Amino acid sequence: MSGPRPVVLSGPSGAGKSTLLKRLMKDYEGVFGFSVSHTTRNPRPGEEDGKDYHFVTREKMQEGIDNEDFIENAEFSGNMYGTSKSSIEDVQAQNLICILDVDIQGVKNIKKTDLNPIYISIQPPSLEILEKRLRDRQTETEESLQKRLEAARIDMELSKEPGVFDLIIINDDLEEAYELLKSALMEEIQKVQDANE
Ligand SMILES: Nc1ncnc2c1ncn2[C@@H]1O[C@H](COP(=O)(O)OP(=O)(O)OP(=O)(O)O)[C@@H](O)[C@H]1O
Ligand SMILES: Nc1nc2c(ncn2[C@@H]2O[C@H](COP(=O)(O)O)[C@@H](O)[C@H]2O)c(=O)[nH]1
Repeated sequence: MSGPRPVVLSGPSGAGKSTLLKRLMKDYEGVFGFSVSHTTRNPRPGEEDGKDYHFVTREKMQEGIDNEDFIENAEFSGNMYGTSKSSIEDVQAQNLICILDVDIQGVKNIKKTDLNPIYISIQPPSLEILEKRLRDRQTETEESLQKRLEAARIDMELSKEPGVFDLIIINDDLEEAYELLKSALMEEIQKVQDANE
């Protein structure tokens, strides 16, 4: 039997991907597994190595890329990010729905692989609201914030191209966005729950 389809969650930094994802994983314990990416950025307060990301140096990351350890990698806001093959395999080996949180470059590159995920984009209601959310989050320097807003403009344009995403959710009201995300994934959630009965 083939396992559940993976899910790619994308969308501008600050749109609310992690917020929605954390809630989903809490509400459906034992159903989802997060594909832990590698990054060269510094950890934020509260982030754990191996749980939120594998925090690595540029040298280490480049070594992994050269060894073909990654299914995709990208430069985002001055740092390297990538999804290792093993991060996906670890989740799929447990028959869980593998969730990947990647930027739009990651989406384009994953489309060239045979992963066959469900592609969902989480979008902010506007660039102005996105900026406010990012500022309020207090995780970025002014320079990094400006880079993320520039990347967001590109993301918001590219995401509109037909066929890139299976679903685009505008995260205005969090409850509504969460309900939409949950319903989009219910068929896969059910598969995992049925297999565990
Ligand atoms: N619907 C919402 N209304 C108001 N604030 C929200 C909403 N959704 C998320 N937020 C807040 O916006 C901020 C950014 O959300 P979050 O960190 O989940 O974004 P993200 O897409 O995961 O960003 P990144 O890609 O940088 O990790 C957080 O402080 C979060 O609490
Ligand atoms: N292409 C990839 N993009 C990734 C990966 N892991 C995270 N991301 C994206 O980077 C930005 C910034 O994330 P942050 O944690 O520094 O705020 C965001 O859009 C993520 O979706 C990855 O492995 N590959």
